[in-house]
Amino acid sequence: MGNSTNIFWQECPVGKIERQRLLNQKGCVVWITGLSGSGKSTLACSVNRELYSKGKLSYILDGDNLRHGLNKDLGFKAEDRTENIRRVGEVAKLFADAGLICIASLISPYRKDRDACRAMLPDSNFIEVFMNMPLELCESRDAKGLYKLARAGKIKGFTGIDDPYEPPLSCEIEIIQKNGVCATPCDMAGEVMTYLEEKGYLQDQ
Ligand SMILES: Nc1ncnc2c1ncn2[C@@H]1O[C@H](COP(=O)(O)OS(=O)(=O)O)[C@@H](OP(=O)(O)O)[C@H]1O
Ligand SMILES: Nc1ncnc2c1ncn2[C@@H]1O[C@H](COP(=O)(O)OP(=O)(O)O)[C@@H](O)[C@H]1O
Repeated sequence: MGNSTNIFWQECPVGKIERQRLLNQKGCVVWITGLSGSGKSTLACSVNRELYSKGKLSYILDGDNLRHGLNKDLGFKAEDRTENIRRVGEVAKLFADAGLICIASLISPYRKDRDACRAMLPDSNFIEVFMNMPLELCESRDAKGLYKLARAGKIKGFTGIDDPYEPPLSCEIEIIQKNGVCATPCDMAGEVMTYLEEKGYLQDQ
């Protein structure tokens, strides 16, 4: 329960249906989860670009970026990560209600937090994408040098090293390596685009 009392929901004359018609698309949340270095941001940017080229409006909520502003008061303790995901879930819900395809890209390591975001979205408009990449691959990429610091004990509580990551039990899309090879960003984005097309998110409403 929240702390506000005596509050009332304000209805507006122009709703989600009208906004979706204006944009010729269906608002939803594409939630990309996975280890640091698994390719979340790369996939988010690739899908964003593909959608743009098809005249569809999307917006990326990237964990790293949001921690510079909205979530700059949060760290990486379990309760901070939970609050981080809750806030981003609420923002993503607003973007989806605005009619946009909102792409959230966060480690979001705890299943219950991701499931809570899913529960916020009506009509199963929550598309969970699991970047199922081996820790060894993520660590070998180490684009920001954080795994090296975590292995040296200079960062405590780093996901995958000394903090947990709980993979989804069931998700809409799972990106995996095939024969030990990772798909190109373009091919990964293609998997998401196909899903969005097949489920009618890119059709005129
Ligand atoms: N302790 C620890 N554990 C994991 N990640 C860490 C940590 N400290 C800093 N970073 C950097 O923060 C980025 C993850 O932020 P998120 O908001 O996505 O994390 S979370 O969803 O709240 O777990 C993550 O970015 P990505 O590499 O893009 O995933 C890291 O660059
Ligand atoms: N499909 C891919 N193939 C090759 N390299 C990739 C792929 N996806 C991501 N990368 C590279 O891996 C590194 C981490 O990717 P990034 O998208 O930043 O991951 P995350 O957002 O999960 O931390 C980057 O250097 C990126 O260029």
